[in-house]
Amino acid sequence: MIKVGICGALGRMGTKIGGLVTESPDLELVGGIDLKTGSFYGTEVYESSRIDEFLKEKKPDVLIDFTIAHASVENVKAASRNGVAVLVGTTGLSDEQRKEMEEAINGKIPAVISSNFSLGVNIFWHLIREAAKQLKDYDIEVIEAHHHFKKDAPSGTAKTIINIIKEEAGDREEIYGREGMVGERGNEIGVHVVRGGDIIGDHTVMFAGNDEVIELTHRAYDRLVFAHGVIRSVSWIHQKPPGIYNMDDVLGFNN
Ligand SMILES: NC(=O)C1=CN([C@@H]2O[C@H](COP(=O)(O)OP(=O)(O)OC[C@H]3O[C@@H](n4cnc5c(N)ncnc54)[C@H](OP(=O)(O)O)[C@@H]3O)[C@@H](O)[C@H]2O)C=CC1
Ligand SMILES: O=C(O)C1=N[C@H](C(=O)O)C[C@H](O)C1
Repeated sequence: MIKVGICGALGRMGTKIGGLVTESPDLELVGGIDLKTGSFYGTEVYESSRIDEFLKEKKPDVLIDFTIAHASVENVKAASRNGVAVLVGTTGLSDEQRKEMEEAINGKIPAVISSNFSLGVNIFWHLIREAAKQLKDYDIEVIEAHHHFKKDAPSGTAKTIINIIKEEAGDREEIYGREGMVGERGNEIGVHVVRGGDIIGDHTVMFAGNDEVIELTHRAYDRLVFAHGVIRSVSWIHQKPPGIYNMDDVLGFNN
C-alpha cells in the first residue's frame, strides 16, 4: 500500500483527490493538511503549521500539494526535510518561489510538478507544440477561462502554453489584454484571462494567418480529470530516485 497525505485537503482539488485515493485499492489515505482542522474521508486534517508532526506521525510515502504558492513552497520543504516524495499541482508560483522549491527537491526527494495533471491537457500541450513549430509566422493568442474563485492569473496551464509557443515559434512579448490605441500588432503573444461562475478550466490557442485561423481548445468539465492524473502519478513517483519530473515522464512520453 502506498500511503498518501494531501495538503489543501479541504479545498476543491484536495477533496476530489482524497475521494479517489480512498477508492484506490493500492493507496491508503493517511490524512490531510489545511488552514482549518477537521476530518477528511475518516482521517484527520492537521493545521498547516503542524506539517512536520503530520509527516512524522502519519508517515506518508507521497505528499500531494494543491494549496497556494507560498504554502506549497513550505510544504515541499517539509516533505524534503522528512524524505517524502511530492506531487505539486499548485500554480501561481513566482520565479523565486519555483527556484526555492526546486532547491528543496534536487538531490533529496522525487517530485512531479505540473501545472495540469489531466491527460487531455498533456496531449493538448503536444498538439500546441506541433502547431507552433509549423506556424511560426502566424499571430498567436492564448485565451483561458476559470471559475470565480481562482486566485492566480494567467493560469499555470496558460503559462506552460506560453513557454511551449516561445520554445517552438521564437521569443515573443507577452501582451495581457489590449486597450486603447494599441497600434499594429507586433511580435507578441496576446494573453486573455476570463474569470466567472464555475468554469473548471478552459484553454484556447488561436493561430491566425492570412485567410485562415486554427484554434486548439481544451475544456475540463470535472476536476476529476486532474485528480485521475494525480492518482496515476502517485504510483509512478513512489520509490523513484530524487529529481524533478513532469507528466511526460509519468505518461511515458520521455522513454
Ligand atoms: N495542476 C493541476 O492539474 C491543477 C492545479 N490546480 C491548482 O491547485 C491549487 C488549489 O486549487 P483549488 O483546490 O481550486 O483551491 P482551493 O482554494 O479550493 O483549495 C486550496 C486549499 O488549500 C488551503 N490552504 C491555504 N493555505 C494553506 C496552507 N498554508 N497549508 C495548507 N492548506 C492551505 C485552502 O484553505 P482556505 O480555503 O481556508 O484558504 C484550501 O482549503 C491552485 O493553485 C490551482 O491553480 C487546480 C486544479 C488542477
Ligand atoms: O485553479 C484551477 O481551478 C485550475 N488551475 C490550474 C491552472 O492554473 O492551470 C489547472 C486547471 O486549469 C484548473
